[in-house]
Amino acid sequence: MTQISNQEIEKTLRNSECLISSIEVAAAYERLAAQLNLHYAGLNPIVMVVMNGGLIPAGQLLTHLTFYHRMHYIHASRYRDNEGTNELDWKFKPDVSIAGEYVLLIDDIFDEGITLKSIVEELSKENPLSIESCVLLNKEHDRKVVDFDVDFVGINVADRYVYGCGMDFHGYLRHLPGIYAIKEDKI
Ligand SMILES: O=P(O)(O)OC[C@H]1O[C@H](OP(=O)(O)OP(=O)(O)O)[C@H](O)[C@@H]1O
Ligand SMILES: Nc1nc2[nH]cnc2c(=O)[nH]1
Repeated sequence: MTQISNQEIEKTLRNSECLISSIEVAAAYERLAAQLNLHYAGLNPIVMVVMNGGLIPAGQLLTHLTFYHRMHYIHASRYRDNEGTNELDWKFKPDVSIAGEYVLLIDDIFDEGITLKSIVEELSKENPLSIESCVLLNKEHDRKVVDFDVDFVGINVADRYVYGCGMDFHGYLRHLPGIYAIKEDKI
């Protein structure tokens, strides 16, 4: 992960526009938590955070959950080469048994859906009772994977490269409490 100078990051921030405010994001976490609380009441699931991006949405959502759950994480990233590879780079697979368990994955964004689809396919081999997924953002476009959809979505976002709320800009800016993108005239 290459370091970028503070000046460069500040320039990025000056060239950024806010697409979704921190207030809208906070409202989305509350709506999502209300849906999850209804859906998982009494089911005692395992909540799996998809690192890195899922860290902040999970941290925000978990404090609103009213059902009892255990928390764990997986770390998988998409290979992003120029050859259009759709494989996942598994950095950490869960070391707990999920057989016979309800599993809820939490991630930041459902973009093309390759990450969540691959994770669900892989974890399904272990025969969980159910495996569902929840994201803060769904990116609106027609390049989604087929035969798979995310179960719980906070907010739809435009088809742009976004950062904040767990999502990075060259490894930085995951901590921003709203959702940002580079202004169209600065790209
Ligand atoms: O729906 P997709 O098109 O598969 O993209 C979504 C995935 O991309 C990002 O992860 P990334 O691999 O960049 O790693 P990160 O979580 O460490 O940022 C994000 O956190 C999602 O997991
Ligand atoms: N930071 C970031 N990561 C992504 N992964 C897939 N789509 C995106 C995006 O728009 N922003």
